[in-house]
Amino acid sequence: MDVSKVPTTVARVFRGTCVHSTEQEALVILEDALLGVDSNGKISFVEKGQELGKVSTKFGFTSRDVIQLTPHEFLMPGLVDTHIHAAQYSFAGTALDLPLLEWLKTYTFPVESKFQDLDFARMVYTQVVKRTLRNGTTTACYFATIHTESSLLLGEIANDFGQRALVGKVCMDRNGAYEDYKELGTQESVDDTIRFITELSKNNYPLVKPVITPRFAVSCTGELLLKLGEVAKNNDLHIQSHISENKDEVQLVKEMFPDYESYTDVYDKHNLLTNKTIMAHGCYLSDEELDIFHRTGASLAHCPNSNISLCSGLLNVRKVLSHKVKLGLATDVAGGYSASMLDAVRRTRDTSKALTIEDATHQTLTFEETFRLATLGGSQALSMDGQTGNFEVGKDFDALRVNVAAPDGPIDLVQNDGPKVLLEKFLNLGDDRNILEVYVAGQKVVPFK
Ligand SMILES: Nc1nc2[nH]cnc2c(=O)[nH]1
Ligand SMILES: [Zn+2]
Repeated sequence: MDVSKVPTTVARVFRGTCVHSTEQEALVILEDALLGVDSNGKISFVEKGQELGKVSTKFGFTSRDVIQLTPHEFLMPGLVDTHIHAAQYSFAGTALDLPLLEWLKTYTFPVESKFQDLDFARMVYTQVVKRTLRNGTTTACYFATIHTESSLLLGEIANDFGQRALVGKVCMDRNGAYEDYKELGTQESVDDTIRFITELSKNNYPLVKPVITPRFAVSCTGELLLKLGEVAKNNDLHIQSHISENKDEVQLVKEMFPDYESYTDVYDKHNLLTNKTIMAHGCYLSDEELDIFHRTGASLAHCPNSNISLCSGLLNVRKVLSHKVKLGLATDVAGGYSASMLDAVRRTRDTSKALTIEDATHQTLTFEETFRLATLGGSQALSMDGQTGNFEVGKDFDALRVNVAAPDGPIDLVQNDGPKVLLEKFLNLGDDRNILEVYVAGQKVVPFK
């Protein structure tokens, strides 16, 4: 029997304000909506509240089953963090005084080396999964470390807490900056990657998948890049890495790969740019490079906190979007000091405003556009928009139940604000105290069980 044809029952029905984005509209506000979630965690209907009688008959529920949202509450799609280093959560909020290459050598590589210790890894990975979920990250695209066992553990922990996740075992077959943190050789890196994807896939976690993860061109030989491209292709897997984050790094890649047109060309010629590729940063990409992203369907993870904290650069999101390149937002912990995607939303607007200060003709991103980038945009960047990103019927119900007036929360309301103002206040002033519940694929994952 085809399981997809089995009739499903309605598991939850919400009534109240729902906000989300579509391709056409950055912000769609549905007031007094009825949103139904089926027993497979998928959105089965989005209708008007006044149609309750008809809808309840059609879908077989009673008005007693309806969860009524209060006037200061709304449902919004879950936040998508398109680039976060789970291991670096252990030093988030510190070590922000050096530029990228020195920062990696001084702080990051020594910390990542500690993740062969599974007890330490379990502690940090549990913290980061819980912290991000509590802050509304329903989907996270994680870098782990070079260690296969602890990378598998990160997948297990994300699955246990019900987070949708891509998990990458980091590949590095060279590291001139810090010789103690790299894999034994090219073949070892490839073999461990294959073992990682085989073991992770064996668990059949419904929401956790492996992602091929060459750290960046600087820490990989051409041979490794090529082999990883092949592994990704043979297994139809996502790919993630870093690109064009900082000027010294761009120069170093030029010196290490002198026969290539550009940083993007290095990845492209090694078959690492596909429509399941997500590259972090991209601050210094030329128009020609962005055209390659468009042609290949590869996307960018915008990491504004990290770009500012490490003084890397200011990504012009407008320019990226004008090249029709998919783009999502990211925390990039711990180059970015906050694990909350609400911070990424705010830093995205700050960066856009800084660009407007530099050039008055620059069109600042609106809060509605930024909201879309944090939700639907992220799901598109990860090529997951068939399953998540907004409240389209048939997608998985990945959502936040937000109360802007949460008692003891950070927001004071003084008048009867409409839903658009409530969303704007939440995005600019809110925190996890406003996030009453988090759902991933229909399962309530916050509050924790
Ligand atoms: N921000 C950031 N950039 C990188 N480039 C290579 N590795 C890293 C990393 O861990 N963080
Ligand atoms: Zn990163």
